[in-house]
Amino acid sequence: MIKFQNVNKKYDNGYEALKDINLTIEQGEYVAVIGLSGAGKSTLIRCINRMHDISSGSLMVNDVEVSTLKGKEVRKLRRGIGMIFQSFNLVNRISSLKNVLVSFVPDMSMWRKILGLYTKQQKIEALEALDRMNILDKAFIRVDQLSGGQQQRVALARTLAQKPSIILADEPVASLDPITAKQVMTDFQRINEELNMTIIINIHHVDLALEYATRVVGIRSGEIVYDGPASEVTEQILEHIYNGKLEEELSGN
Ligand SMILES: Nc1ncnc2c1ncn2[C@@H]1O[C@H](COP(=O)(O)OP(=O)(O)OP(=O)(O)O)[C@@H](O)[C@H]1O
Repeated sequence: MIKFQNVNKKYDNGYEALKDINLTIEQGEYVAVIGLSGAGKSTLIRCINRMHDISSGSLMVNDVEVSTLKGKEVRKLRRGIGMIFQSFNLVNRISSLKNVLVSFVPDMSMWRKILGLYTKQQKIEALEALDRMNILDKAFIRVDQLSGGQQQRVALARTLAQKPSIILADEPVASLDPITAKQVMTDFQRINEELNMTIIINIHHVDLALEYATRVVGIRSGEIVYDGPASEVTEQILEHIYNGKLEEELSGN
């Protein structure tokens, strides 16, 4: 469970990016965070794995207070939370399989790390993760030879191999064409349903958010202005979240 209680986030320059956030997300939810550019979506999800520190309030992840964690504890928190980025963050000149194997590096001894010695079990788990993402046939292909959608699947496989309970995705489909974007949203849906993994996606495509996520959190100027089922989001609610600028958002301006 993820629980924000009265969370505020002020950046060093004094900008208040999150204001009094109260939000509880249960294990296994598929949540889309929507709102205008600059509303605070990225800041919200990046506080969950401590990529950003909160300024006040309480943020619990699986019964652990995230804001007080130090060094090693932060690394442990991050092991349990997968992160997916718009740019995939893969190592381009190595194979899909090697990219997935990278997820095991933090748990390996120094000499195994240096020699790149993965165990048989790790190789099996990496191949299984690629198989789960329906991309096993690309295991030995360099990722720079894959399409954007295939690369995002490899990124998802790498995250799955880490066996997280939560996946945070920051604009995961922003650089994909509409059909591939839908496929990737379906992949998230499958992972969510099959593995009961919590998925939290920060997304600009309102239509995809409403079609695939079960819950929508609408942010406007750092405040939650809607939190409810995706099926209950009306045009009026969207206009409120987007501060009357929904048309611009949909036309990509
Ligand atoms: N490091 C920083 N220092 C100061 N202000 C920041 C910093 N990072 C973000 N901000 C500001 O905080 C606000 C929220 O940013 P955030 O990236 O969370 O928005 P967002 O809703 O994800 O936007 P986008 O959809 O464009 O990515 C913005 O006004 C942004 O300019």
